[in-house]
Amino acid sequence: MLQVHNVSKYIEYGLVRKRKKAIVNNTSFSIQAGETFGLIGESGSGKTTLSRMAIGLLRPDEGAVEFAGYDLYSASRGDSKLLRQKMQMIFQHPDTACNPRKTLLQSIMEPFVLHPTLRKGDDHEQIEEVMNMVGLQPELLRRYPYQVSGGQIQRIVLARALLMNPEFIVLDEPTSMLDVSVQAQILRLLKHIQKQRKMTYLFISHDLDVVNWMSDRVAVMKDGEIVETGTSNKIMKHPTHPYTQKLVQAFLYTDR
Ligand SMILES: Nc1ncnc2c1ncn2[C@@H]1O[C@H](COP(=O)(O)OP(=O)(O)OP(=O)(O)O)[C@@H](O)[C@H]1O
Repeated sequence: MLQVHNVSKYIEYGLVRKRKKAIVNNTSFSIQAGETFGLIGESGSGKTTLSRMAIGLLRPDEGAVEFAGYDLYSASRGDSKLLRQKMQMIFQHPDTACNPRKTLLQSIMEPFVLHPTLRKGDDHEQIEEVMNMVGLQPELLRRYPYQVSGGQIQRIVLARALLMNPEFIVLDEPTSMLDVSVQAQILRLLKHIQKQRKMTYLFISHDLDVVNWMSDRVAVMKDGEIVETGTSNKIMKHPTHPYTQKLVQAFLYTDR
């Protein structure tokens, strides 16, 4: 479904003498339809940059990305619009996900403004359906973001993404700002919805436990490169790269 071919992204640094550094370096991976592909690595290893390139939000300096047979960065305007609808991204900060000056109903209606073709009959029926799917009462949408919890906002953000009928969602640390019990509920919900809607996920986290539970396959990132890819089981039980071995050791010996 998704093929990322040898992508790199560079930044310039240095105040006087400008130098160039790769924050993602010649990296490739592919994701099959219906699977959850986990991406793990320490803070700053390039996970978000790589995923933004994978979803068409950030043009790579080198390399290419193919989604459902389309080259993301050379697709026509019409195709790009359709692809943007099929690929959604959910971020880690629930508190900035919705405009604080708008009611949650106004926020959730945004996809209909951006993509009028999504309107299929009654807007409210479609909204009610996705709210039921994420386990929230539609009445909650009358409130403003500060009047609901972080877990509820994250469910609303998911409902808003579902309105677009996506085939592929990048989940960038979607539960890292939530407390542990809410985190478990959201992760279970994500799995349930994936089954119902037959979706594909790219799941980013620095929590090995969470990535392992969510993912079919996992890629380990270090310093802008994927150093190892394998099934969750293989990564946990037989890691081959020294960095993955360190990560798994640290995880096994942490009191939880
Ligand atoms: N626009 C930018 N300009 C300069 N540096 C950047 C930019 N975007 C990212 N970086 C740097 O590139 C590196 C990779 O960032 P990225 O956010 O992709 O890492 P990450 O693995 O997702 O980190 P985290 O887990 O903390 O979110 C970091 O050192 C970051 O500071």
